[in-house]
Amino acid sequence: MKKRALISVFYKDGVLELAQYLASKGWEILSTGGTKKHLADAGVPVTDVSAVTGFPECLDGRVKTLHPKIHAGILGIRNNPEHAKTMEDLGVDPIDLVCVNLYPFFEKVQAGLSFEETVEFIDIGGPTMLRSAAKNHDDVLVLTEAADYAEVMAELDAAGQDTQKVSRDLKRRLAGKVFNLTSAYDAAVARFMLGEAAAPASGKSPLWPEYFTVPYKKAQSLRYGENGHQQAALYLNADSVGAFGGMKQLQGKELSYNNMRDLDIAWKAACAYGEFMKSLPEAFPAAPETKAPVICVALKHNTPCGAALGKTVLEAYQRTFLVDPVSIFGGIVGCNTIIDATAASEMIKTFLEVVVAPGFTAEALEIFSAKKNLRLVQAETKPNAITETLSVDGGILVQERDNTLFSDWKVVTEKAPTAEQAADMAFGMTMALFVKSNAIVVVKDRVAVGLAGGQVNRIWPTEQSLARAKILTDAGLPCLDGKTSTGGAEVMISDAFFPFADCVEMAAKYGIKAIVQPGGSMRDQESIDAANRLGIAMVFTGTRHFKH
Ligand SMILES: NC(=O)c1ncn([C@@H]2O[C@H](COP(=O)(O)O)[C@@H](O)[C@H]2O)c1NC=O
Repeated sequence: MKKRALISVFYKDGVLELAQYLASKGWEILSTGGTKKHLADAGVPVTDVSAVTGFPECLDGRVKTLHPKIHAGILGIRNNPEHAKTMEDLGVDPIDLVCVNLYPFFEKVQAGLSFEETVEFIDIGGPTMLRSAAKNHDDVLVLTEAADYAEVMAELDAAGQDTQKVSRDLKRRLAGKVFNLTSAYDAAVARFMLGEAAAPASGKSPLWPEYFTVPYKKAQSLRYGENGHQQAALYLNADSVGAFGGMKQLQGKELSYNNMRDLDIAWKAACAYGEFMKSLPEAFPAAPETKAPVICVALKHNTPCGAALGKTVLEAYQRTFLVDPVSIFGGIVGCNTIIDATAASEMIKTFLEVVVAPGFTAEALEIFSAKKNLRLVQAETKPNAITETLSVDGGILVQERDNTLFSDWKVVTEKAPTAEQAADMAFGMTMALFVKSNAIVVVKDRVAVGLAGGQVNRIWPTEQSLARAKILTDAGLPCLDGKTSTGGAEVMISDAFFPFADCVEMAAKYGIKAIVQPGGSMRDQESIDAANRLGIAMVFTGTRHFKH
């Protein structure tokens, strides 16, 4: 009996060559409306699916191939005599190859069409055929993408067009690809229906569905993972564009796994200030710099090693660099503003692995081109994920992103912070979000002059942060008003409450005048009393920011 192939594709690339090949080998080709026209116009003999089903394509294409004559033809097991007899009795001819690519739901759900328009891009008949063929893959070859056409044609040649003789490995691989695709496709549909895919845009909290199915599509293989002996790849959301999906590498060596992790935090940290300043609490003493301030953050091993605000990119970068000229070597710099030539000239003076920013001027690109290996990444999308995930052995933890910086602003001491101190607090708090617990950030004039964390108690990072800040401020800090200040830092931020008064007492020794912390310890009063005794203003925000 003549072999039969059913071809029904949304994207027609490569399909003509496949159809011509099959026709030349004596296959009968069945096809749906648009695909049939595409093939017939090129002179390939094609049978309309409706001629097989005896049923017209109808309901605006919602029903084309959904018919027992099609699905029995695909699903019947050739070596099963009962199946063979049933097929004969029912007048069903076998279908030996199915080639389908689906309506572009991933693309359309991102395009922001209306709900009703998007629903029309949910392919029903295509996945159904693919799943039937994949289930019966011993007898039926199944193709989902043009990249596999050549291999299948070569295998069919080698097998003398007998699909049962095509290697089991290839057949299983192609069948596996089907369920990989249809499960991702259905995950995208489910997220769309449940409103999860739209969550970032809507700002709504995510739902917590029974199954956590997010379609991720392979964006690139990586040379290796965290270390050279670990394989790795980058997968991006297929149904929504997050910060990573909106990044473009403009120059430099290929980004590594570790670069990407740092890049993620550098971009988030650079954008955080602008994001959180919109939600300052009413009790906040004064508006800090909200008019498009430039923020620079330097990062090493996923940990900020410098951060500063400036009026220009050059100023923000220079002040960031100052914080830790040693650690920034081989580090990553994130900036929330387009990088210009003056900043680029400064940045190339040290060895940086990656610079991420919303853009680079032509002159800046020219300057950076002298450093061929330096990776420049243009980030076009602000961080917008509503949830974040972390793998544990055998599962993942899913949580809402830490997006509440100030739930409260309560002065708990006799003294209140000055407007200047409050502005430093706001800046330091956005940076403390990205420092591993226990995080302590010391700030002067919107420069995070002391950044320490990742320690198992709160005393060590307090000591480190204060001591580091002292060295910097003793040397003189270029300030936003253009002057050089030699005074010490006055503001200290803690990501979680102080269990005892010891850190407050230590801060006083270094001249700290204002502390911001969430509060909530059983011994809060000890810290408040110490602050009052030492003339320190203390604010409770009510929100803890552990970063584990
Ligand atoms: N409804 C059906 O029976 C059906 N059968 C196949 N399709 C899809 O129709 C598309 C091809 O249509 P056309 O050949 O008319 O361009 C393919 O993406 C295929 O997955 C269908 N469309 C949607 O479900």
